[in-house]
Amino acid sequence: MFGKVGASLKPIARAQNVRGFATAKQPVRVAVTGASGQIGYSLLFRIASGEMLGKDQPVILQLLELPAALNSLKGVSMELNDCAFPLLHGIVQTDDVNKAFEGADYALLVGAKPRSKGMERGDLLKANAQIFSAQGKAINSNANKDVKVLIVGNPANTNAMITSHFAPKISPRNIHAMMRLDHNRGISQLAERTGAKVDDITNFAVWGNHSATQYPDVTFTKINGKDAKSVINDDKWIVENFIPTVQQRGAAIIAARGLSSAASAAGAAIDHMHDWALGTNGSWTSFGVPSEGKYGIDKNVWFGFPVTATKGDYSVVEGLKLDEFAKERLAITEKELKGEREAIAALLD
Ligand SMILES: NC(=O)C1=CN([C@@H]2O[C@H](COP(=O)(O)OP(=O)(O)OC[C@H]3O[C@@H](n4cnc5c(N)ncnc54)[C@H](O)[C@@H]3O)[C@@H](O)[C@H]2O)C=CC1
Ligand SMILES: O=C([O-])CC(=O)C(=O)O
Repeated sequence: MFGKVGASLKPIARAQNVRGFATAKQPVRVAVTGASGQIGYSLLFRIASGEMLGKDQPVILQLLELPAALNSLKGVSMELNDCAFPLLHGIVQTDDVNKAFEGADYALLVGAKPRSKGMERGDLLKANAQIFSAQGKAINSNANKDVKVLIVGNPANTNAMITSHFAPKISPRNIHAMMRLDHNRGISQLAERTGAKVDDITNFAVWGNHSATQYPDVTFTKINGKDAKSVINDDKWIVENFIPTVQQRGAAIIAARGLSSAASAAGAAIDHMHDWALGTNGSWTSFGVPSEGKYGIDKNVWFGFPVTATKGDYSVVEGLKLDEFAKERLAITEKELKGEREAIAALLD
């Protein structure tokens, strides 16, 4: 079934917002899977308001859901229309994976089973792997060849690898796993501990897997221009409190809310796509991207690295001198990713 509200998949000749003002930019197509889930409900309104791609960039939302959730998706789409967002030029609602990715310029792959209490994200591997192989194929056949894809559904790094495997026409550099929630969590913890504002904290990074083995790294971090380690002045707190708090934050949210993080995950997805599309002005952020062997990380795992982004592209920060502690931590999280790759190897044939 292919339902649509106010949108055609044909190119739009002239960008015009719902209030009738012509805008300079043509609309871009943003596909979102799992659109009527928890994260979707926090995400779509922010994309439509221009927070993700800029206040001058019209969008057409192409929303994918399972057949059983199409009615709920209809309700979400009604609400989106009721916001009368000037930048929202149309909504496609569908359970057809090919339609969802048709002509997509951006794709946020959120739809997947979330974990519940007592599970690790890796436990979702087999349950969710099929979804990402099917969606990789559909992206390959239908999306723009320079589509930017963000994998949110867990286990995000290995799902990104699967998606890329099934989308050979798309550069692997255009398929990212979301580490930004971990990055934002780390910055927020540091701000709380030191009394600094989040904007005063720079050069923070989260390495590795979006899992409990990730390495939130303050070695290069500055707080108001000073070395974070000397501002914090408590290495024991960093090792015994800060790192585990960031690593375990997802489980702590599940324990408190009974459901996994949703609004903060949506916020992180907005931040990731925003910075990828519009650039970071030289600041660091953390992207889960295909390893090209930098820092000795095995190629063909999707690994969290410190990056800077310039309009539509990114570079892994190079030349950082890793201490022994960091090397050990990177080896642990790399080993986990290699294990996940091994566990789904049969699917990649
Ligand atoms: N990378 C990250 O930092 C984070 C990732 N997550 C992950 O995001 C995913 C979604 O989480 P929630 O929105 O909370 O879950 P949810 O269960 O509320 O929503 C998931 C939605 O996806 C839909 N869906 C399932 N399979 C689909 C398919 N094949 N195609 C299209 N839609 C499909 C479901 O119908 C549902 O509406 C989970 O895998 C969760 O673990 C959650 C938080 C942070
Ligand atoms: O922990 C989970 O399962 C959801 C998630 O990825 C997070 O909150 O970081």
